[in-house]
Amino acid sequence: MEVRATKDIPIGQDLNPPIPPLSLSLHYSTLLSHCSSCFSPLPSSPFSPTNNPSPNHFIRYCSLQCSSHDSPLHFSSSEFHFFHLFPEPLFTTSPTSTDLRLSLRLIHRFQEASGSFSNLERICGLMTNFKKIMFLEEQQCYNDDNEEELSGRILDGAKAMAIARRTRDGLDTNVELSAAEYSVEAAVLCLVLTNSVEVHDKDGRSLGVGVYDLAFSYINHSCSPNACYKFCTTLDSGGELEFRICPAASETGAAGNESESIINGSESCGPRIVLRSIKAIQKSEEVLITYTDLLQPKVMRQSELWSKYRFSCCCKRCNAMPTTYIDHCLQEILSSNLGDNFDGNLVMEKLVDCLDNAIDDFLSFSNPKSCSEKLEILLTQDHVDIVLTPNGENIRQLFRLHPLHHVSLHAYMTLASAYKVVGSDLLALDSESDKHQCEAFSMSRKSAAYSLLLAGATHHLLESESSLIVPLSNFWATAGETLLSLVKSSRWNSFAKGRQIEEIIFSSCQICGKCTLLDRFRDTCANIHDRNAEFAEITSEFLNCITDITPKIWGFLIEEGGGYLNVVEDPINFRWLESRTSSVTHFATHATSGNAKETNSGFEVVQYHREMRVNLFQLSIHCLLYGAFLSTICFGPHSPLMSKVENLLSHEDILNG
Ligand SMILES: C[S@@+](CC[C@H](N)C(=O)[O-])C[C@H]1O[C@@H](n2cnc3c(N)ncnc32)[C@H](O)[C@@H]1O
Repeated sequence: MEVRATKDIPIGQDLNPPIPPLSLSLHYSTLLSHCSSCFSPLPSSPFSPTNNPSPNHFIRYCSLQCSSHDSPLHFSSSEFHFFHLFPEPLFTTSPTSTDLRLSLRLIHRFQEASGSFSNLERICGLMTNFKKIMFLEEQQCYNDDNEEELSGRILDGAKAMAIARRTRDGLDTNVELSAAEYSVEAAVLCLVLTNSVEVHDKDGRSLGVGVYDLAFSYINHSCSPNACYKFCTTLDSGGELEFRICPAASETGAAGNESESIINGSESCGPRIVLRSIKAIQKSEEVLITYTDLLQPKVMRQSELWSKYRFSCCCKRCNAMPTTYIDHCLQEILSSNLGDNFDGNLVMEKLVDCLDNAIDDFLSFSNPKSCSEKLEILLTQDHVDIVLTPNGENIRQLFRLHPLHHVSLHAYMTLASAYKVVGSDLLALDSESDKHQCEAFSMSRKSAAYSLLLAGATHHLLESESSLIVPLSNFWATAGETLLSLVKSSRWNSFAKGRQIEEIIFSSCQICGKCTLLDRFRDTCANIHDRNAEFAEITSEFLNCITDITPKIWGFLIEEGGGYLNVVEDPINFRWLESRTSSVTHFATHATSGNAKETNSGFEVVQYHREMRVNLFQLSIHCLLYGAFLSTICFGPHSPLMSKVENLLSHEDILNG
């Protein structure tokens, strides 16, 4: 099955009225902070399940209404018994215990809806991939240990679910169950793995997982999708939008009668889902979303899609010949002597391991300093690959990451937050110390430089793949926020060299006077209407402005010397890359420009820093406005990102000017 547009749809439109979940389950980490029925944050005195026979309940509700709505399902689906039998998560990898609980809830709903499970490949219309995932049909060429491990975990999980259901029914749980006795549980678990989505709150934090009704669950994947989705509550679900999409039988997918069935009375509680066009979609065209991170190179996307969903993607991006520019860059290696024996995939695995190891230092061991040191080395140094040729000769190959390689992009993202945390840790230690203030300012510059580089690099790739607009809206807004926090630093006064300098009062008239971004933003705040026909126009205005400003501030941002940033001549315009793509030896650092020389007079130094600060301010506001504009396309005018930008701008008194 698939989903097609019922009419021509321009970019940046909602495609459907909010679709309610068929079932939801909170992750273990959010069970005590969010309501298990509607997923909203819990009040200080939350409600327990009604008719709870045990004082040790694992779930909480935000209201009596949510408790009376959801508690019957909690008990009758045997989720309650599952919690008591398995209070700790069973597996650390897929399927998670959250998937098992969601499956138990769904089995109950399916039973109520149809009463039988005659076709384990499609249950109540939803595809399960049961045979493919469980190795019950001839596999293509991918069989490996990981797949066997996955099917083993699914069987273990299904057995645990069956034991919970027997406990609920008062049956003997000490008997050895045959696999056939928990095949329904296994099939529904496969259905969850095939159809579920992570459900996020408005700050992008994952709360749990959910399976949604057919209009959403029939949507296939593409690595060049034309739609994305957002979550909304019953309260902010908007006007009376009709469905602009409808399910259709795919050419290859033989849909049995059962596929027509829809579970009546979907759960009314919990976040609903709305699809949004991120490209213009023609009537009858298939609506496609992405199931994976689009900033990964083809080989990684394909491997993830196979291991999670059991299909090989043949979308136009994956099938393009020659490879698309974006996929070329995401896996490009710079070298002067790569021979035929260079194993790109093996090298990619090694680089990803280095990246993960550095990120682990930051996230698991709270050591952002070590993380940033490792990543600077990963980006800057030559890597060596020793290759054994067929005639027994060892060849030493030197290579470097391309600045648009996917490992580089992830490194920029991590470095932007690692430097930010190092800076705030220093100030938290002693905010009065001059040394700490100076280092914190330097970290703030690096953080701003990396977030600008991430946004600039992704924007460069957007020209080859326009669906990158979804992560890009966030990258530009974050770059704007990081630059603004640098502009607001009190450290600027230290550049006055003993002179008295007046504090700059930033206002809208300092933004630029060349583009219409601010006027358009004010208009978007005032009128809730679609602004997306202006996409090309606004993008070109934005690029014109920032191409002007960036060369004025880049030297200052990277002035602290050393590190990878000195390699990057311009974070927005990547023309400088053309001269460096073939040889590692050309990949030298360039001298920074625009520094205020020590010999300059105090007056010049103050003047220089004053201008720099104004330029940085202008750039930050442009990035914020453009990020907000992109977010209105992807998520509508009331997205959390839009509110965040509005908030930041109103603090600067920008919106009233
Ligand atoms: C959420 S379902 C999508 C609807 C599904 N096609 C159906 O008939 O119900 C996800 C499953 O659809 C199939 N699928 C999705 N996108 C695909 C694609 N681009 N190529 C091949 N199969 C795809 C895979 O089997 C995947 O596990």
